[in-house]
Amino acid sequence: MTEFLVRPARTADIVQIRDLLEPYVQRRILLGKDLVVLYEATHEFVVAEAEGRVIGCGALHVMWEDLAEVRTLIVRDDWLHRGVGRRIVERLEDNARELGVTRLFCLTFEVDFFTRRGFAPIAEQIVDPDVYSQLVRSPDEGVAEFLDLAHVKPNTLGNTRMLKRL
Ligand SMILES: CC(=O)SCCNC(=O)CCNC(=O)[C@H](O)C(C)(C)COP(=O)(O)OP(=O)(O)OC[C@H]1O[C@@H](n2cnc3c(N)ncnc32)[C@H](O)[C@@H]1OP(=O)(O)O
Repeated sequence: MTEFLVRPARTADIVQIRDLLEPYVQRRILLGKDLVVLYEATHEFVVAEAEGRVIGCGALHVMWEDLAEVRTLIVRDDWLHRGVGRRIVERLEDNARELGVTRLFCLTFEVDFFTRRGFAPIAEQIVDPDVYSQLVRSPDEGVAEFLDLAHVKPNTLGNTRMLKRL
């Protein structure tokens, strides 16, 4: 089987990440992001690479002192079910621990995958009202989804909110 490696993303990977993302944006599975937003988030991404091509990606977005979100996790179709997604999430978890984050959030349709990675569904808000009132000031649409704000509800329909303690 062809080997793959997981490494921090570089700016030269961003167009390939956009190409992985686009079909899932069309199907309303993942949130669309302009290229400039992806470039600005280069340091948040890790990629899986095989034969010089990006075959998977995932990002870690810090939201608060103890809290970050796993986002934009995608594995190319011909590489599914070969452990690539698991390795990307493990790398993002290592990055989170190094940053001092102790809780990881995700919003996903891939509930079984994230359950096997130790995430569990949550119903309630997991930040106290004081932190909530600060997070609400973020212009980031993913943070708005985390807060379950009314203007992003159409994006989150059918998604499950999940959390893992590191
Ligand atoms: C927070 C967010 O970003 S939500 C968005 C999530 N992404 C999407 O919805 C986009 C579409 N989905 C995908 O891209 C993929 O299905 C992902 C990213 C969810 C999962 O990626 P994959 O690389 O297929 O996952 P991975 O292979 O690591 O694990 C899935 C299962 O495949 C099987 N598997 C793992 N390795 C192998 C292998 N070598 N051979 C055969 N099967 C395997 C196992 O059942 C594994 O579960 P396990 O790790 O508990 O054993």
